[in-house]
Amino acid sequence: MKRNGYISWDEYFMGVALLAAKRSKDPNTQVGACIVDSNNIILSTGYNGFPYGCSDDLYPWEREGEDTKYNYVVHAELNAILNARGKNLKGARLYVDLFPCNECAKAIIQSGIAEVVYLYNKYADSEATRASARMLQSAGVKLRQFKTDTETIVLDFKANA
Ligand SMILES: O=c1[nH]c(=O)n([C@H]2C[C@H](O)[C@@H](COP(=O)(O)O)O2)cc1CO
Ligand SMILES: [Zn+2]
Repeated sequence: MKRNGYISWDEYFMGVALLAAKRSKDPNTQVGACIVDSNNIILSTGYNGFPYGCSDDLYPWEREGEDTKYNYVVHAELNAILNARGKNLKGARLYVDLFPCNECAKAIIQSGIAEVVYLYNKYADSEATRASARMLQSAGVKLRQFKTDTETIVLDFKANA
């Protein structure tokens, strides 16, 4: 008989998104994304970070001041789309922990992604989030908040040692 306690597809892919977010160097908000096809095969992942060649130690991670991270950072969702390297994303699902901004929504729509699953929406009141939701809805992209009874998934590197 099969074992109990295995994770769902949704938990698996949101888990991958959260794991990707752990690669982020952003001291304030770490975002991760995972794109999967209709067969539940992972097509790409991404997290928020500076473009290739733009050093995390030389570019600013500050939120305020003369020069901020906002000028340079590539969002997790866009990175995941670009990391797919031109693969066909039509009908794919995108898992992301933070609700996508309006710029990512444009890329999501244009790449043919059919559904966005997000975990939380901490900037729900912002103009960018409202514009994003509006465009996603107009384009017919399904939008769903991730729900689960599983609070944590533990990864134990020492489990088989
Ligand atoms: O959809 C998003 N995806 C994404 O990767 N980000 C990134 C950009 C920044 O590095 C960080 C947001 O920073 P902050 O919360 O400090 O404003 O998250 C931000 C958004 C915007 O909501
Ligand atoms: Zn974005």
